[in-house]
Amino acid sequence: MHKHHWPAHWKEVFPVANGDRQSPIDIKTEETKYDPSLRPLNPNYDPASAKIILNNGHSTSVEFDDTVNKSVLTGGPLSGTYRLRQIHFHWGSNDEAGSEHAVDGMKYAAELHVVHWNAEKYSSFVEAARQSDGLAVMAVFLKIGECNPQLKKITDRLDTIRIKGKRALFTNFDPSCLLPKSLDYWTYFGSLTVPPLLESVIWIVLREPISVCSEQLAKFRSLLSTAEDEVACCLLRNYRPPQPLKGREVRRN
Ligand SMILES: CCc1cc2c(cc1OS(N)(=O)=O)CC[C@@H]1[C@@H]2CC[C@]2(C)[C@@H](O)CC[C@@H]12
Ligand SMILES: [Zn+2]
Repeated sequence: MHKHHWPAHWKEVFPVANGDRQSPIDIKTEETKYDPSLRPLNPNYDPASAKIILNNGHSTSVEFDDTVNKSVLTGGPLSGTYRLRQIHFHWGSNDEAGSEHAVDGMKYAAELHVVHWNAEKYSSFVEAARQSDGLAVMAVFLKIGECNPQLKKITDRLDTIRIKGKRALFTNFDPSCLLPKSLDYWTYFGSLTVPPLLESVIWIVLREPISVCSEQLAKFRSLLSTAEDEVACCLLRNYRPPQPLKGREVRRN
């Protein structure tokens, strides 16, 4: 990881890193507030929306066709329809840490982000990313345990996109298969956890984790953060540490 990539240095380059709605956070479950107005989450995805899997040097993502309202998230804390754009993962150099959000100080081995944008109010993902209610990211914790057969569909393809910038066709995939049985959640207003750290994300953190085994996580760590012409460097960790809550409320359904 180059020096300027380290989270500690981001504050110099991106002043918003010191903002009052930064992510991730450590969720102190005793301080979360039950909100009866929160509705059930209603993810509705069409597997035909899946397009490609890619390595962008910071993570691996599956990108979806977001030109129409085919795969959307409604309900929960959201007003309106948020369109699925991509999913990606965060992990650490060992199984003890890797998630971005923490629960009562405890970190999981990894974290899945399911990214949606407010297509009702804004005309593009990039525009929505600059608006306070532009993005909605569902975070799912990955807990070390049984190998996850659904995740296998992704980890089996990682060896074809090892190098930064590589992409491959990835179709007929419904990300609902990566969601836990219960869609109970915590929600709070936050930001991107990667530069430019824009404060445009309504976070929806699922309370129940899904399982992942060490062998599957090892495949994420074997991805390279470097391109073809660079000295190979493994993408061993890509999580930002928890940020100050600054008086924000974390609600639960
Ligand atoms: C929410 C998922 C998401 C979106 C984006 C990033 C990172 C993201 O994951 S995360 N972990 O939720 O923060 C980093 C690059 C950002 C992008 C949002 C759109 C941009 C800001 C572009 O306009 C230029 C750089 C892009
Ligand atoms: Zn993320």
